[in-house]
Formats: sequence, structure tokens, C-alpha cells
Amino acid sequence: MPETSVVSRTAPYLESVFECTENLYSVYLHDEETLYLTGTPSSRIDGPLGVYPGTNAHECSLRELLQTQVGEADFKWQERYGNVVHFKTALGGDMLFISDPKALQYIFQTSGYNYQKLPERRALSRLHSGHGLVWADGETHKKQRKVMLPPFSGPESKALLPVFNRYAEMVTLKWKDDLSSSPDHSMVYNVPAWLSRATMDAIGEAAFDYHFNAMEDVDSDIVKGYNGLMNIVFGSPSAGKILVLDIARFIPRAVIEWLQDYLPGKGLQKARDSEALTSGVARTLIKSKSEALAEGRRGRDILSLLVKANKSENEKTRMDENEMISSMRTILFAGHETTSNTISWALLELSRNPNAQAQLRKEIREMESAIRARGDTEFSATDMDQMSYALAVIKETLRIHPVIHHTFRRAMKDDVLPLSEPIRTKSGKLVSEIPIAKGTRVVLSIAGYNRNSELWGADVHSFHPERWLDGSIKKTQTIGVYNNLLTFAGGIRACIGWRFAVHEVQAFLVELISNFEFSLTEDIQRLRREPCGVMLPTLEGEVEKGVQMPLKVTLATRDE
Ligand code: HEM
Repeated sequence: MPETSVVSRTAPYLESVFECTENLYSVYLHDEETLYLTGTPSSRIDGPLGVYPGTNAHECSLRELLQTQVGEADFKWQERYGNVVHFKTALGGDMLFISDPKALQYIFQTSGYNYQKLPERRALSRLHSGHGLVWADGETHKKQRKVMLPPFSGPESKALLPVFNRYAEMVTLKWKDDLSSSPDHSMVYNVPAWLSRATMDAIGEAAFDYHFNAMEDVDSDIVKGYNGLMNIVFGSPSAGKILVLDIARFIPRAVIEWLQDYLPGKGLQKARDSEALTSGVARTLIKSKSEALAEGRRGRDILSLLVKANKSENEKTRMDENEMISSMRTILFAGHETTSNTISWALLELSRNPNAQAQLRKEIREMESAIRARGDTEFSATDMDQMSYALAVIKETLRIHPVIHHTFRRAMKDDVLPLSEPIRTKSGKLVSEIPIAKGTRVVLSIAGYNRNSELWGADVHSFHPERWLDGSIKKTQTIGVYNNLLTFAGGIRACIGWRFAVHEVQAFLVELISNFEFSLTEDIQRLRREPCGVMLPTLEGEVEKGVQMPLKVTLATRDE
């Protein structure tokens, strides 16, 4: 057997051995971490910040954080203990909950690559998008991100607006059809289910120049592949699953991946089916885009730009076929449910706040008149940029409903974490920075930061778009890529699709509010903010039915 083949066959096992050693080392470090965090005499900080101890392995605080509705634990801990909280995980390990702006800025940006994703969380991302950018870390992440950034630049994202407008109009046409045949000209729609299919089609065309046909054909393979993926695979975990997740950090990556590929189970099977389906489509599309590029045909969709950007890299910095397939799966996954659910949460808030809905419609009507007056029919990107109230509604929705509400990291070296606000340790001492031991795991609370009353105002839990217009927002650390919100994260791993997402959300909101009036149904009283990787709306008592946000829809009047 040639030597290279022996090397390539043994490499994954060697990697596992290294990883296993690293994990054992972190078990060893664990005691030291505890010393740092719990304030025994030798600790560098003299006490936990707000200790929130679990009662036992099954009643631990990680469980509270992961099993309650989105933000519930975050907001409670923030109020009770502040923006840095030490808590226990399933196996009695330690974690820090962080919503302090300066500490978040440091972890996301200043010391970004010293805080890597948790291996057990990366294993979860592999289930939905393979070895792509959301999964990657270190040098692999740098390489993939460099290739993936250019197709998501400002001008490229703006150029996609007509695509988003077109799919938003398709929803309008379908709903108007239904309303005209309904006796009282009103319908109750499960809004996110419709928007999920519409944004699937929009991302199909915008990102891949491909027609998934999800709006027309609810039984299409791609719809079935994704339907329920989030709540079945990533829905609120049982105590057993949390324990497995906590144990998973001690298991080598190759073993975890093998188990994910071969273990029976409804969730794993769903993820495997979705993987087979999306990878098949991805392979075909990448091949056709590469052929088009070789023949000198230039596509404007994101995948064509990605294939082109990858080709211009040298051998070492180029993504291989597996990475390209994973990249396409990543775009589809990261860019689909995130936007459709953000639009749904915006429509919910506009139903709860009829004045805000009327104000937004007024702005839309004024812009429609201006567009007609210049002889156009469609909103341009410049028109959209000028709609200050629409943008305020979008920012406020992103603030109060960040669909990705947590992200997890571990310190790759001993470090010192700066804080915006000093915290009082167990012994009563005020400290404005805390030492972090290598291996310390942290949960970065996007939901918590977005509701920090020091930054956003005293009415931080209310939907109040006006805060974005009256200059009341306080400027502190620069963290988030969009208006300093953390909804798209920040720093070296900030969302690459944030501009794409904002244009898409605005196109759908403007179209839908222009045409329809949204109001609450009785069922909305049972609405839950379900943590499923992405925050999904479900109804109390019917969580197993998956995504539900029933809103009443009627035609909007034109003479307001
Ligand atoms: C409202 C919509 C969206 C929200 C709230 C959102 C939020 C986020 C957040 C919080 C992260 C960081 C996750 C972490 O570090 O653990 C992220 C990363 C990412 N997002 Fe988005 N996203 C949205 C839309 C999109 C869209 C439309 C795309 C692409 C079409 C996209 C592609 C990505 C990718 C590839 C990453 C990984 C970046 C990296 O690790 O370097 N996202 N997103």
C-alpha cells in the first residue's frame, strides 16, 4: 500500500487521539477552572459572580437555560445576578453566561479566534450544514470565510431586492385569491409556514438561480426535507439530551460523527434525509455553475459568485468539493428559517401594536405615491433605505426577537475578560475584569445583550420602534454588525448574510403591510418562543405540531 494512503487512512484516527487527549486535558483543567470561578482561596477571582447552582445533574441550570422559552432564563438571570453569571452544567461543570457589552465585544472581536465554538455544538451544526462555515473553526474557518464573504457584499445583496420583491408578491397574489373567495374576506394563516416556503424560493433564486418551487408544491422534496427539521432535530432538548450533549465534549469528533451517521433515531434520520437531499442538489448545481464559468457565462447568483471566488484562490486556500457542498447547505440553512421567522415575529408585533402597523402603512403609501409619480412600479433599494419607520420596525424586531439567541464558545488559552460594569464577587469585592482559564465554556447571550436596559432604555421588554428615531439609544461598545444589535453576532464570526437578510425582511414587510391588515387571533395567547437552534413560534399544548403563529389577515384599505 502506498505511504500516502496509510497516512490518509490513519489521519482521522490520529486526529481523534489528539482530540481525545485535548478533551482529557480539559477534564484535568476543569478543577482549575472551578478554582478560577468559584472563589476558593487560590482562585484569581474571589468568588462567583452570581452563583446559580444546579440542584443536581438533572435539575441543573444549563437545563433551565436550554429548556425554557427563549430569553426566559437570560432575562431572569440578568435581573437577579447581572450580565455575567456563573452556572452549572449537566455534569456539574462550570459555564459563564455573558451579556456584558465589553466582554462580548472582546470575545466576538478583539480575541475572536481565542474563543472557539464548542465541539459538541459544532457536531450539531454538522447535522444541518455539514463541514461549512457555521461548523468550521480556526484556519479552516478563515479560509472558508475569505471565499464566502465577497458574494454577500453590499452591492451584491442590494442587487437581489427584485428577487425578494417578486416572491413577496407571490404571497400577496395567493392570499388575495383566498380572501376574495372567503365569505367575510378574512383568513387565518399560519404565517411562518407560508413565509418559510416563500423565503425558500427566494433564497433558491437569489443564492443559486434555482427554482425550488416550494410555494407551488408543498410536497416538493426540498420542502419535505426541511419541514420540521428545526423542531424535530434541534427542538428544546430533554434532560437526557442535555446530559448527552455535556458528555459529548469528552468524545472524539470522529466517533461523534460516526454515531450521527449511523445511530437510529427520528431526529438523526431526519437530518440524514435532509443532508442527502440538499447535498444532491448542491453537487448538481456546483457542477453546472463551474461549467458555466469555464464557458465564460457569468451568473449573478451567490453560488456562481462563490464558485468564481473559489476558482481564483490558489490550491492551498481553495475550498474542496465537500466544503463547497457544505457551503451551499450552510447558505440554504442559515439563510432560510432565520429570515422567514424574523418576518413572522415582525408581523406578530405589528398585530399587537396596531398604531405601529398604521404608521408603517402610512410611510409605505407615501413612498408608493412617490414611486408612481416618477413613473415606476417597484420599490428600489434607495426607496427602501429612505423608509425610516420601516427600518425602525425591522431593527426593533431584530432587537426583541433575535432568532438566534445564544452562541457558545470555549477559551483556547488563559485570558482576562474586560467588563463594561464592575461586578461584585462573593466576598463583596468589585472587579472590572475577570480571569478566564483555558477551557472555560461561555454562553454568549444575544437575547440578553439586546435587552440590556443600560443600552436600549428602561422599556427594554416593549416593542417600541420609536426608540430608533428619537435618539434615546445609548452608544457604547461597537459589537454588532447591524446598528450595534447582536442579532447577527459580531466580529470574526458575524453573520455574512445580514445585508441579504435585512433587504429580504424589508421587501416582504413592505409588500405584506401594503396589501394586508394583520391582527391577533385567540390562539396567540398560547404563543411560545421555542428554542430550536432558530427561535420558532409554537403554541402551548400543541408544541409537537411544530411551527404555529396564526394571524388574522384582511385586505388593507388604500385610502388611509
Ligand atoms: C434574520 C436573519 C438572520 C439572523 C438573525 C442571523 C444570525 C446569525 C448569527 C447570530 C450568526 C453567528 C452564529 C454564531 O457565531 O454562532 C450567524 C452566522 C452566519 N450566518 Fe446568519 N443570520 C441571518 C440570516 C442569514 C442569511 C440570509 C445568510 C445567508 C444567506 C446567513 C448566513 C450565515 C453564515 C454563513 C454564518 C456563519 C458565519 C461564520 O461563522 O463565520 N445568515 N447568523
